[in-house]
This record gives sequence, C-alpha cells and structure tokens, in this order.
Amino acid sequence: MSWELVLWLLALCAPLLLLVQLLRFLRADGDLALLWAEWQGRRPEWELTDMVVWVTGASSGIGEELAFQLSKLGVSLVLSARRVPELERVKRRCLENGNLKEKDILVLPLDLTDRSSHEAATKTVLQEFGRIDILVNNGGRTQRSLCVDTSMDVYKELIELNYLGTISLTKCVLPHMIERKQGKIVTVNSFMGILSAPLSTGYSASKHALQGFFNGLRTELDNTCPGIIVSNICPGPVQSDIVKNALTEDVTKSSPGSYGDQSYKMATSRCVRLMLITMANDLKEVWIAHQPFLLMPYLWQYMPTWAWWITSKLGKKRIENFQSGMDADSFYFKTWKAKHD
Ligand SMILES: NC(=O)c1ccc[n+]([C@@H]2O[C@H](COP(=O)([O-])OP(=O)(O)OC[C@H]3O[C@@H](n4cnc5c(N)ncnc54)[C@H](O)[C@@H]3O)[C@@H](O)[C@H]2O)c1
Repeated sequence: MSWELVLWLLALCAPLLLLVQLLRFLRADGDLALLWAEWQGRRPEWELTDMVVWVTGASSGIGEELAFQLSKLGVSLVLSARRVPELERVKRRCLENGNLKEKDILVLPLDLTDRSSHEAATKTVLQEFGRIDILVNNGGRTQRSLCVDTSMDVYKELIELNYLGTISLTKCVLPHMIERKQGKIVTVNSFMGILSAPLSTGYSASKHALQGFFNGLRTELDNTCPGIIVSNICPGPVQSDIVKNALTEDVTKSSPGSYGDQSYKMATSRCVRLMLITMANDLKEVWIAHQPFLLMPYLWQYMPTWAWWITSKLGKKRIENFQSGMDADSFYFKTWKAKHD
C-alpha cells in the first residue's frame, strides 16, 4: 500500500474517530481520567478490603450509599453524623446486605460544627479499630437563597460546617496518618467548588475554600509524606436529601422548594461506585455527573467566557424555578435527561 493511500485513509478515519469520541463523551458520566480508571484501573474489590473507613454524613444520601457499598467490600466502618437513630438504620442496612459483623461497624455520633469534639471522636475510632485508613469527608449542607435575602448567620453556618468542620476533623486524623506514613483523605466536594451558580453563593464559597485547602495540603504531603493521598470528589446533581436539607435565607427556616422529582439527577449508587473507583486508584480530583452537567466544569476550566454566558442564561431560569417553588434545576434539565435515557 502506498503512503499516499495510507494518508488518505487516515484523513478519512480521523473525523470518524473524533465523532465516535464525541458521542462517547456525550454519554459519559465522569471525567476522562476517572472513566479510564474504571475501564483499566484497579478494582475497589481488590484495593479497599480490610480497610478502616470513617464516613461523615453517613445518615443519608451519598454517605449512606457509600457505607452500604463499602460494607460489601468487607471494610471496617465508622458511621458519623448527628442523628443516632438514622445511623443505626444505616448500620442495620449494612449488616443485612453486606459482609460485615456487628463488631465491624461503629456508630459514632458527630456534629461537624462542634469542633471541640473532633479530637475525642478520633481517639474513639483509634481505640476501637487501631487505625484509620480512609477518612471520607462527606457531611455537609447546601443552600437555596438569593444573596440579597440571606443573613450572615447562614454564611457563617455554611463555612462552619462545610469548611471549618471538615478541615478540623482532617487535622485530627492527619497526625495519625503521618505517623503511619499512609492513608487516604477523600473529600466530597462539588461542581460548586469549581464553578458557581445563583442561589448557592455561600455553599459555593465553602466548597471553593475546601478545594483550595485540600489542593494545598496535597502539595505539602507530596513532599513530606507521599503515602497519604488527598482526593477531591466533585459531583454534579446526585439523588439525595441535599435539597430537602438545604439552608435558606435564615438559619432557622427549612428549605421551601419542591424536591420530589429527582429523576434528572445521577443515581446515588452510580455516583458512589465512581467514588470507590477514585479511592481504589488514588485519583486526585474527579468530576462526576450526567450530561449536560458534566460539560460545565470543562467549560469553566477551558472556555471561561462561554461558561459565564451559559451560566448566566441557565441562572436566570434557575432563579425563576426557585421563585415559583420548584427545585431550582428540575424543570429545564428533566426534559434533556428524559430524551437521553
Ligand atoms: N447530592 C448532590 O447533588 C451533591 C452534589 C455535589 C456535592 N454533594 C456533597 O455531597 C455530600 C453529601 O450530601 P448528600 O447529597 O448526600 O446530602 P444529604 O443531605 O442526603 O446528606 C448530608 C449528610 O451530612 C450530614 N450532616 C449535615 N450537617 C451535619 C453536621 N453539622 N454534622 C455532621 N453531619 C452533618 C447529614 O446528616 C447527612 O448525613 C455533601 O458534602 C454535599 O455538599 C452533593
């Protein structure tokens, strides 16, 4: 075959290959490194067994599902949140369906905003299991309110809980991991740690702060203790109680928005599976969401001018949805997802 013919064939195939890749990307639900790890990387079933994993915010949503999937891998689990009955329910679910025994799961009530209790809680875990292999910083709350209406107490609460509570617990666990020269610190961040949207100014600020903190911590540990892995997990919309539990303009007022229909969001089980793949493969930062949500962090990173334009257009609809009592994102993304299911 002549070189000319080969070049012609390549020229014909390249657009086809590009088109195939584009179509694959439009079906993707994680960033490329994460999907590569899912395809070719280490399996959670090989890597995470026998580990001691401490999950905060384990009483509902992503944290509950994470506990459930981890229980099938044969880890030792510490389940933390504020509501003990809910944690006991999650524990029973793990025992019924997982490979664990009573002694493998510790229910440890913890309020992330009560920072003075974090040292004692860490000691309790170490007394019970002797080590902490993975800390999953998952507990947190979102926000649904316009900045102009929101009291400073709400901003304070979001920073106390999502940011200061998370770094306080991390700082309690870190010396133990440094002593062992190993461990994984996994933080459930959000697309809102990369971009921003109306109605979530305080939430977004707290998640951006976490992103800055953990990216900085990773560079410190890379040089002083490379066996400790810092992973930032950034999901887009995932089915959970997050909107139901959202802070509003006043700390004492619960979320008024409708949150019944979550069909446009990613299934919690899929999000958690991708989180386990992240942990098994020591990925530093991952983005998890269905399209078209997944496009957003790519746009914000690589085409910020376009990202601003689109966010502003979508933001207008988001505010209108919210003001008419609907979940901010449900209406306009539901149609898109229904077409692609
Ligand atoms: N669901 C989503 O769409 C989504 C998207 C991106 C990021 N996230 C992040 O995922 C994490 C889990 O949220 P979720 O979606 O499962 O929501 P969720 O409301 O179902 O779960 C939040 C968990 O955090 C706990 N929590 C709240 N305040 C706490 C406190 N003061 N002390 C200790 N625990 C506390 C709750 O009890 C609950 O267990 C959060 O950090 C959230 O920011 C969620």
